[in-house]
Parts: sequence; C-alpha cells; structure tokens
Amino acid sequence: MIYYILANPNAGSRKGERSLKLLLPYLEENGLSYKLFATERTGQEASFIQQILEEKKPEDQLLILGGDGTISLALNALPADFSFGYIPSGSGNDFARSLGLSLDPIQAFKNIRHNQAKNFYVMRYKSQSFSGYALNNVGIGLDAAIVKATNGSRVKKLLNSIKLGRLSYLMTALHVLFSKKSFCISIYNLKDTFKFDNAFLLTFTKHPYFGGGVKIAPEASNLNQEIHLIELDKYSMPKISSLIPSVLQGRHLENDIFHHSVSTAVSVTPQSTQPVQIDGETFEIQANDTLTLTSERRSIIC
Ligand SMILES: Nc1ncnc2c1ncn2[C@@H]1O[C@H](COP(=O)(O)OP(=O)(O)OP(=O)(O)O)[C@@H](O)[C@H]1O
Repeated sequence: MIYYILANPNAGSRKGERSLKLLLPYLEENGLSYKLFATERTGQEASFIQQILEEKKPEDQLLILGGDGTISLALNALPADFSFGYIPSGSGNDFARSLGLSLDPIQAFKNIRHNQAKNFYVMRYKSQSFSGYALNNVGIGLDAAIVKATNGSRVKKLLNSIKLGRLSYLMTALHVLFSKKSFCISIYNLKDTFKFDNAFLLTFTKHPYFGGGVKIAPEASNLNQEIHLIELDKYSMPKISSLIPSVLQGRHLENDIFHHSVSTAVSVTPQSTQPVQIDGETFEIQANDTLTLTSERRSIIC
C-alpha cells in the first residue's frame, strides 16, 4: 500500500513544508511507502491528481496536505465517490476546523491511518461562467471584494514574504469596508423568494467557519445537506463597526439586523456585476446571471 501525497509546501506561510518535514520521516520510520507530488506553483493540483488517479492501485490512499485552497482545488479534480485523507497545513484551516481535524500533522496522519471514511457535504455551484465545488463558503459582495483586492495586491506578496499576510488582509479589508457599494440581489430557495435592495455582505456557508475561525453561521454543519445564508445590508460605518465584536464572538445572529436562512438548494441573481469568492478564489458574476448552489455528498478518511 502506497500513500500518494499531494502537498502544497507553500501553504500557511510554508507550514506545508514544515508538516512534510515531520510526516515524511515518520512514514519512513514506520516502514510506510509514499510517493510525493509537491506543487511548485498554483494550478498544478488538477494535473497531479490526474496522474495519481492513473497510477494508484485500489488499496493505495491519497493524502492531501495544504490549506483550504489546496483541498478545495484537489476536491474539484477528484471523482465524487473517491475518499481521501487530509493533513491541514494552511493559515486559516476553516475546513479542518469544521470537521475537528487535528492540526498536528502526525496526529492527523494517525487518525487517517486508523479510521474509516465518513461522509460530509460540499456545495456544488453553477453559473453561466463558472462552476465547481466549494468546501467552505461562497460570498458575493464584501468578502469577495476583500479577497479580490487582497489576492491582487503587491503589498500582500511583500507582507506574506515577511509573514505578515494577516496584516495585509486587515489593511485591505478596512479599505474595502469603506469603499464597497451595496448591491441589489434576488434569492430563490426551496421555500421562499426574497430580494435584498441594499446588500453588503452575502455569504453562503456549508459549516460555521469563515476567514480563519470566525463563526459566521454557528449552527451550520457539513455533516448535513443544509446551506446557510448570512446577509447584512449596508449601514453607516459606526453601525457596522459596532457589530464586529458580536461577529467575532459568534453571537451576531441574535441580532435581527442579520438575515439568516437555511436551504438545501438556493439560487441568487444580482442586478449588477459582482465579485464572488469561492473558498478564497475570486470569480465574477455578471448582472442578471443566476448562481445556483446545491449540496453534494463526499467522503473523507479522518
Ligand atoms: N509551491 C507553491 N507556491 C506558491 N503557491 C502555491 C504553491 N503550490 C500551490 N500554490 C497555491 O497556493 C494557494 C493557497 O494555498 P492554500 O490555501 O493551501 O494555503 P493558505 O492560503 O496558506 O491556507 P488557508 O487557505 O487555509 O489559509 C493555492 O491557490 C495553491 O494553488
């Protein structure tokens, strides 16, 4: 039996590399065979997965090592009925947190080695211009604008190189918070149709966590099919700032200012072109296009 390892050494400000430096000697000391596929740049995940699927025998196992971006890219390249192990090594690790996975690479591996596959649910998303699977969140509006601005920022690259990636995120978030305009969007789920005329933050999530541990939807779970929608209209900056402590404490949904609804299938149609973030990658939805989200079952060994 061979462990095929798809790893992003760069994940989590090179936490991926540090995890590999612990895991590979552990596998060798325990006489376990492995084959490493380490990405050297973004975009290699799908072709490595293809190569692994062609090479591996039925008894071999796939281990994915990296952050939320790596696991999301790998999942999109895997057949739906394929079980894999995951060794979290990112900076945010929201998906790992949602399933209570160990952040210690050796412990995470021991759990994979000794446990069975268990089902979890992801979101399948589809619009006219993009489609795929999301493990964590799909955001239209504020969070998407922040991710888009941070990913494109030269300051981010500089701050990441000196391990201050979170500072770059915070600086960009503040700038976007002040400059992002509200938008108009219609929502259709299995029970209702409704419209927000002044939407600011609009996020669908498959589990509680968002942005590296913020409990945006405390009751969400990827062990069921429900997709949670959290929406906040645009208010004055002092009012929005006053909501931040309750968001950080996961108590914000006690306040009716937040819309919260749950469905297993939902569609949204914005009236203007908007940025969309899906597990931290950015897309753009055109005005009057419809983005549809449904739940789909996957399985993970953990
Ligand atoms: N060797 C590499 N160098 C730079 N980027 C890489 C490399 N390999 C993969 N990538 C890209 O890095 C991006 C981020 O990876 P990932 O999300 O796993 O780490 P992270 O952002 O540190 O973690 P998290 O999302 O949990 O905060 C992905 O888009 C991936 O394609």
